[in-house]
Amino acid sequence: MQGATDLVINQVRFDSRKVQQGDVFVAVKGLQSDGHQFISKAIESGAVAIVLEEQNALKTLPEGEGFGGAVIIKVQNSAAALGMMASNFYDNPSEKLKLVGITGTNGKTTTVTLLYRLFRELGYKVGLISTIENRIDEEVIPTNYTTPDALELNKLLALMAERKCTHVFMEVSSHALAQHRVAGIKYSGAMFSNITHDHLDFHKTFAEYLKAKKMFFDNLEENAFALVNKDDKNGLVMLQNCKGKHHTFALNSMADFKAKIIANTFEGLELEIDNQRVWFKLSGSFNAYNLLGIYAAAVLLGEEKSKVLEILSNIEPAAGRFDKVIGKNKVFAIIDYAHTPDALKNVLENIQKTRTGKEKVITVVGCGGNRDATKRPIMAKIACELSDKVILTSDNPRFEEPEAILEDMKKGVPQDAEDKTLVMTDRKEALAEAVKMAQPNDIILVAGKGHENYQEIKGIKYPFDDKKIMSELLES
Ligand SMILES: CC(=O)N[C@H]1[C@@H](OP(=O)(O)OP(=O)(O)OC[C@H]2O[C@@H](n3ccc(=O)[nH]c3=O)[C@H](O)[C@@H]2O)O[C@H](CO)[C@@H](O)[C@@H]1O[C@H](C)C(=O)N[C@@H](C)C(=O)N[C@H](CCC(=O)O)C(=O)O
Ligand SMILES: Nc1ncnc2c1ncn2[C@@H]1O[C@H](COP(=O)(O)OP(=O)(O)OP(=O)(O)O)[C@@H](O)[C@H]1O
Ligand SMILES: N[C@H](CCC[C@H](N)C(=O)O)C(=O)O
Ligand SMILES: [Mg+2]
Repeated sequence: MQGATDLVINQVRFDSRKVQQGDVFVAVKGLQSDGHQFISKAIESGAVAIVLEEQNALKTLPEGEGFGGAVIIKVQNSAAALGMMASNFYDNPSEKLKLVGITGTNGKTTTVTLLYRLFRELGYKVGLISTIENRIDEEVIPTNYTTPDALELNKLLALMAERKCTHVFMEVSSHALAQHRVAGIKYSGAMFSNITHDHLDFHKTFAEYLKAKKMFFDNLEENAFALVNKDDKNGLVMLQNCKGKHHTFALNSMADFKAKIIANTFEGLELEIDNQRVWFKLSGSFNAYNLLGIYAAAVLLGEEKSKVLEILSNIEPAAGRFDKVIGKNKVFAIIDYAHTPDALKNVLENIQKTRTGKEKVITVVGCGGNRDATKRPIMAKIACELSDKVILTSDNPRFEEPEAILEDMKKGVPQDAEDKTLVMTDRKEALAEAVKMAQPNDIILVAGKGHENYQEIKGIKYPFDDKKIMSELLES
């Protein structure tokens, strides 16, 4: 440390380009660059304090002026310090709310969206932080992230508290955990849905990915609930050394909250929960887990069981999750955000289970660029194994060449599936081709982009909406 800490600061910043007179700049190491390189830039722009983890970075600063008079604070981990500073700067908003977070590879958006809708129906003012959008009760705030950065997150929570929200449901991504975006946040409850293959580009190994998810539970306080899916083999791992109150849910093993699938159709699920049989508007056994987790969280938050089930049974799925479009000629399209091997397998198995048997299943799927490349051949293989026809196409190519992504996917196409597989780079053309192929009653699964209303190519988001395009194609 160098200089006095009883200093009035204007804003906390971790991007030198945003620093203004009187701000504190936190130098965070990133993947593309290192915030420590921008300390002199931050001081030039008026930073009065610098938080850093690499003292050596100061050596590159111009001598003589005592770092422009800025106070220097060395910490062990700048990203974690940023999280705690952001919480303090906004007066610890998470402590003023009942904040429940969920982590897991799949099911987070579904869970928080339904919890948000359920608690609004129960009469509360509710906040939502999700991949699709953030909400302060009915006000929609667009987002580019599943979990916002520490400053955005605390700013949003502070607004929610100010507007008298009582409950907030948020997704906690593994990126956010690894980058300490949620350091300093106090939760009333933490949930774990599942962990399967994804994001190995970022975490490198499955063990590291698991460790990131576990951080959420390791940092939980005693009075918070820790609710995990016990049927996932890593569910109980989350609870190891977790100080929170342990609770489990499961379909196939002993657990505190249990459900049984009575029926699973295209339209929805009938479940038996706590001796009550209830129909829900979500289809697929994976959604039985989401619904049970939602029910358990609501009960742990003190809500009445039968009221919760009654309301939950009328709630619609989140946008782009098993979202159905039925065409004039009775062709069914299902728009689904399945962008991992497990999600794609689950959705296709659900289609296989609930179909009558005569119709064809046509799958249109792509994989995102600048994301885990190892999932590409696996997803192509799953699509081929569980569909009658497959069209491999682009998702969000980002900064990669779409053809290179498709080459990776093609490696997973089994030899005996080559004849039924087409490769079409242009996603719109791929969708049109699927519609052209389909006969009445056939099912087209459009996987990967769900609710997204853009296609991201070389840094630009072009308008693109799977559901809108399919609706138009099926009507024409
Ligand atoms: C992989 C990832 O998470 N990257 C995030 C990360 O970027 P980065 O590590 O590359 O940062 P960097 O560009 O190297 O910069 C390092 C530091 O220097 C600072 N800097 C940089 C340049 C400069 O001139 N001055 C300056 O101070 C930056 O502000 C930053 O603090 O930090 C950036 C700033 O916070 C984020 O915008 C960026 O998100 C990128 C855009 C992203 O796409 N993230 C995705 C993968 C993501 O987070 N997804 C998860 C959901 C995933 C899932 O579960 O499905 C999410 O929660 O949304
Ligand atoms: N509990 C579940 N288990 C496995 N697959 C699921 C589950 N819930 C949903 N899915 C599948 O995963 C897809 C994504 O679901 P959802 O958006 O709820 O997950 P998410 O965890 O929020 O994903 P992201 O990490 O991208 O934010 C769905 O479209 C569906 O195909
Ligand atoms: N939150 C996920 C979303 C993936 C969605 C898919 N459409 C893609 O672009 O890969 C991610 O950032 O990896
Ligand atoms: Mg999500």
